[in-house]
Amino acid sequence: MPTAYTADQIRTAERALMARLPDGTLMDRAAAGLAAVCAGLLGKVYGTRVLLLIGSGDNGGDALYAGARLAGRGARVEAVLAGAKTHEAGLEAFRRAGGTIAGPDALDQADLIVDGLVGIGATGALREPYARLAEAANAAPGLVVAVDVPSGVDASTGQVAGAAVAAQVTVTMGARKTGLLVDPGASHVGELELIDIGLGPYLPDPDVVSLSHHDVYGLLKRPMGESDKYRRGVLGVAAGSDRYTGAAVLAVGGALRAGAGMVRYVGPGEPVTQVRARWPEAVITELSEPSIDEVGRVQAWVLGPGLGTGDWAHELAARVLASDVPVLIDADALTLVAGDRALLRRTAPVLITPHAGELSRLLGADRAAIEAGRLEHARRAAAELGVTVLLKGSTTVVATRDLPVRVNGTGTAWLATGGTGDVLSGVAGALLAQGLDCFDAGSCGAYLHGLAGRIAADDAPLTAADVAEAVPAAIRMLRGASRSPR
Ligand SMILES: NC(=O)C1=CN([C@@H]2O[C@H](COP(=O)(O)OP(=O)(O)OC[C@H]3O[C@@H](n4cnc5c(N)ncnc54)[C@H](OP(=O)(O)O)[C@@H]3O)[C@@H](O)[C@H]2O)[C@@H](O)CC1
Ligand SMILES: [K+]
Repeated sequence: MPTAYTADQIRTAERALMARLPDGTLMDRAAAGLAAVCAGLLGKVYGTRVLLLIGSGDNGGDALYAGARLAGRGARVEAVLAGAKTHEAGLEAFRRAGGTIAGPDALDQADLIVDGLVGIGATGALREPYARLAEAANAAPGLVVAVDVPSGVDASTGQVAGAAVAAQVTVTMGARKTGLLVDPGASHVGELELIDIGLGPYLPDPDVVSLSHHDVYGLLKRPMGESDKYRRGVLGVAAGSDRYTGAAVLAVGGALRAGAGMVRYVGPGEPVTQVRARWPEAVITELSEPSIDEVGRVQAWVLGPGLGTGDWAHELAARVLASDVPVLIDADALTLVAGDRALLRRTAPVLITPHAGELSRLLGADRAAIEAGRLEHARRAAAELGVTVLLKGSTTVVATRDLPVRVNGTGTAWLATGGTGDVLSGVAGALLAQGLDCFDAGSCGAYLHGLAGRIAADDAPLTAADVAEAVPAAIRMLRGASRSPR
């Protein structure tokens, strides 16, 4: 399971490791790894032009030592010194190897630009001249390789407070940093290369984790010989209204494609007609009153997509939440809960699946602040509301109390289209009904949904129905990867 750490956690581990090694060993390992990645990108090193952007700390030191190695292999390596001071021993090694000092104009001639401005020691928005250099690097024609962290990205949170390097490749030392996995930071990373400098035994429990194909495949339930539709998990879906019918169709579709043994759909006349026409597999209860008394037993509920926010919807939400099974709360039901927190007073587990706007109503926080600090707000919501939180967005994060947050990187920007959230609620709901806990159902649901989005999009537009359709292919993809040697 890929893990990531805050800057403080990394520094503490580095100190413990450094105390057992001769001075300079770690930086030497870091620089060797960095130079090897750069050489691989350049192909033939001899005769290429490499430009280093050097800040005042050890991040610049890594870049200078790596630059020295590349110069030793025949590259023409220049450095722009941006700080009031420069890593002295690194600069000396760089000069000895034939490296020279240049001005920012040299950026345009470089085949490869190495961003050694700041790493885990940075605080706040990049100051000048760093900010200007970061933007010039992004605009330059050469490949940009970030050392440890793209400068301008907060290593611990992924926040980007001003200008930031947008790298094609980030070479990170010792362990992944949280900010490399969470947007907006994650979208500045490009390909992520991890260099082993021997930090492993000194690392604490991770700050965040991201699941792999293998992890998700291992968490999903597979039907056994004695399985029947009831044992495979019955999901209730309370969604849709006479005004919004599509959400019900999509949520039921997501649930069926994710392997619910049975889906019991409940709703008023219009969505019932649509769901019946699209999904004859669903068992339907048409509601004239907001009640679930006639619905029969389910192992979990999905509550909210397209439900509306009036009194009828409120009463139905109250009935569903009064049940003793796990409930996934999405969309309109999140608005209902934001207006009436008492609805959340229940003993069975709750998984909420808000986007930033919905979470802002639940927390009374600013939407932009949530988008800039996704981890912090997902954690806060999990703690304050006592629920598992799946915060949707360009990186989906899943938070529950006392465990490292799970970060999902499988999504694609093509998923930002109407109705995909309804499909996600069905997929995660089906996993809840199959017996996964809220944390596993949310994180595996997000993973499958993202992968299905990639399969459905294949670099072109998709519809929400395409995503539901592609969920079985996503599950088969996990199986394939799990069988091949890791
Ligand atoms: N320790 C080790 O053995 C190993 C360390 N390793 C490497 O070291 C890196 C950490 O090095 P670090 O701690 O020296 O900090 P680093 O990120 O280079 O810069 C800090 C300096 O930048 C400045 N600055 C701060 N904020 C700023 C801003 N907003 N805008 C502009 N400037 C800003 C501030 O300087 P000041 O302005 O105060 O003079 C501060 O002193 C790490 O990421 C990894 O690459 C690896 O080789 C593995 C072995
Ligand atoms: K950097």
